[in-house]
Amino acid sequence: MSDLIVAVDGPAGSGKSSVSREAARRLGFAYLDTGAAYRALAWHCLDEGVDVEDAVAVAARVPGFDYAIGMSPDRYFVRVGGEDITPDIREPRVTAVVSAVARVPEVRAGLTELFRRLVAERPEPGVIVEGRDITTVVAPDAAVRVLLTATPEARMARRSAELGAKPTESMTQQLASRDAQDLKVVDFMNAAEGVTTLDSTELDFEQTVQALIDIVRARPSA
Ligand SMILES: Nc1ncnc2c1ncn2[C@@H]1O[C@H](COP(=O)(O)OP(=O)(O)O)[C@@H](O)[C@H]1O
Ligand SMILES: Nc1ccn([C@@H]2O[C@H](COP(=O)(O)OP(=O)(O)O)[C@@H](O)[C@H]2O)c(=O)n1
Repeated sequence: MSDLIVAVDGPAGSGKSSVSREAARRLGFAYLDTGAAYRALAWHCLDEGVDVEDAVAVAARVPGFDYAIGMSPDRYFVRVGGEDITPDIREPRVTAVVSAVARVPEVRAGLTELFRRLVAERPEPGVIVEGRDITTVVAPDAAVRVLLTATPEARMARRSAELGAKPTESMTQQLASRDAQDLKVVDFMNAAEGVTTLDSTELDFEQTVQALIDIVRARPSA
């Protein structure tokens, strides 16, 4: 079992997945993208014709949810029922409904349990776990807890660069509205007590990865 858990939270586009993955690769750690599970469950609901606004119907999909995720930084995949849906969970139709699925309490409880089990099973010396509620709910006792932030403008610019486009008004609104919906469930904008804030607004990707690694190496018991 991994001894060292690094919990990373933050808003959409702050760099959680990419920075966590690269830092994990350099540290020889595993990493867990928890947002992928919420996205995969949302994809599954759409696939099965479940009304995502019907919390009871969504909750009923949790117990038999057949989910698998790659946690090696060099082998990332997402599967539901054995089917590889790695690119599908990033589709706009999934992004549009994921917050509705993520606010169902049974979903959060079921996935939190799944994340803890996945982390406990890893043989690597450490695991970086990233999402919205890792520092506060999933792993509040983690040895290292970080809130990765950036201004809305920086986050939007990064997201649109990824898509090879300029930020549009509607993209900016969608990102802001998803953050607003997610914030009703968990606060990932303000660092909880004992959580280190890493503001990446003025840092490039490499500097942000290095800053996260420095925080891990500087942990009190290191
Ligand atoms: N400090 C940074 N400077 C510039 N680009 C970054 C930085 N951190 C991340 N990125 C890029 O921004 C995009 C969004 O990052 P991502 O990891 O998907 O964010 P999140 O998981 O928080 O939504 C990616 O293309 C990533 O490579
Ligand atoms: N720990 C987490 C991670 C994600 N989520 C939900 O899952 C969605 C997708 O997360 P993500 O990390 O893939 O989103 P991006 O920030 O990468 O766009 C978020 O908008 C939240 O609704 C959550 O509720 N709790």
